[in-house]
Amino acid sequence: MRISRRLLNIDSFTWRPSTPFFLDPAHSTTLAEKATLAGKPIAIKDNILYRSSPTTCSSDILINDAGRPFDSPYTATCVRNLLDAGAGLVGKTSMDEFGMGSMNVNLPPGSKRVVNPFRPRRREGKEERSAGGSSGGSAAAVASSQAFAALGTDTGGSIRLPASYCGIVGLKPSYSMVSRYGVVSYADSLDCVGVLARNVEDTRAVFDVISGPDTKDATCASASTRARAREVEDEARRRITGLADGRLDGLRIGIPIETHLPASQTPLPLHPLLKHLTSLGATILPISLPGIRLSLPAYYVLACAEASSTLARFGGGWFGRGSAEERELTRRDGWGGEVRKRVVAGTYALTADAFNNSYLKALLLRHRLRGDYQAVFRSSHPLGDWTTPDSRGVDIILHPTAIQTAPILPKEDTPATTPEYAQDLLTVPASLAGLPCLSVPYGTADADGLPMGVSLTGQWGMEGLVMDVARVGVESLTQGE
Ligand SMILES: NC(=O)C[C@H](N)C(=O)O
Repeated sequence: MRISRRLLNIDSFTWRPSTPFFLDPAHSTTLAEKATLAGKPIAIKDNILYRSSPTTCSSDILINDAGRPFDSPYTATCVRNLLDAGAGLVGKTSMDEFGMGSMNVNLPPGSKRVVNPFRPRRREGKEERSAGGSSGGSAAAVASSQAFAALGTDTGGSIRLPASYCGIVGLKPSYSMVSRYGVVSYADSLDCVGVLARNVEDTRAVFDVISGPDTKDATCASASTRARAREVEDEARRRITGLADGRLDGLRIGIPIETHLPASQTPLPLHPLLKHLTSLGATILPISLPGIRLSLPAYYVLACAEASSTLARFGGGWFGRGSAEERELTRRDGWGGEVRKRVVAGTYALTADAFNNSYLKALLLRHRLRGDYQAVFRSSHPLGDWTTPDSRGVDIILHPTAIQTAPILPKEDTPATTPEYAQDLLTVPASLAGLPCLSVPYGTADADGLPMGVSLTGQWGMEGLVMDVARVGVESLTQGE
């Protein structure tokens, strides 16, 4: 079941230094002890700041009248950590404008679109495929070996969807695991910085470097919270014997019935993977997370409402074209159609007329969904007492990352249609619940030979366990170990 790569040469960068940028060891106090990524070329999404490089978030609103992009005034903590660990910065990658999109097509007019490096196998399916969004440039750069790994951001699937479409690994960490200092906000209660890489071990190496407390980000988990999460995770590990020897005895994996599609309706059935996991000693159980059914509309109400607030800072006073008098023009011409649509929808959701029926309801749905997850986990939430952990509960929740393989790139200037939003159907639930979720390739769909990913979700703070299970249980099948 090895995933073969038929790769195109693609351009997925918005900015590249003339040579990869490495931190001068003389200026780094930590390099000597932490140089775990020495010499590794890493790309970052164009909504993450690196001092003196341009940051555009793929938006004309960050380009001034003279055509100059916004100059990053400082370096994000996650990038600083990468440089301190010896990594080299190879450039900034294309994205949907401000992270809004699932196909990396919401770009300023005239921009080059990112193409999925995978070529469909069928003759009639030769149209170019989307790399997914919004971190499509990061995924394409990694899949085409232009970077060892890349940083992306994931609000409702922006790392996992491109990872699934491009046949690589994508990790959305637990909310607040990685500092967002120096990362441009889209929806503050959902945004997470995460990693795209070619395998689980590379993903882990980068995640270990970027995650950690940061006093510059008030939402970033403290050292004591992380220590509590480690304790809960260690307890879970003790129940799963044989992990180090490639076994999963004692592991309980839940398959949500709400995500289950009959084999005839899915491009790549889960069945062979479930058989493999069982052969390694894992127990597979059906579970129910009823809140998944309404999580897509809840996500879009909450994300748009938050975006209407976070994007207010781009109103034209500080950035963008023209003087203060021209703010209206700035908003009209600086933002693309998808961003404008979401700001208007989000502003409406927060008005007195709509608040109770949209924003508040969406919050309630989110709360219920969180409760659904907590009711099925075997380990307790390190941050709260949602429910008493149930010994009959599960350690990992598994389902396909996406409902399809990479879609055909739509023609330029075609507005997003419902199917584009529907691509996030299986990625938004873990975002709303703030849980770690890893997409790993689990094969190619036979008809077109394009990759598909499977998602593993764990209890808050258990990225390590999620990655262990993915390595032992999924990569052992796809990489033929
Ligand atoms: N930012 C994301 O996670 C992508 C999601 N499709 C959105 O447009 O909100």
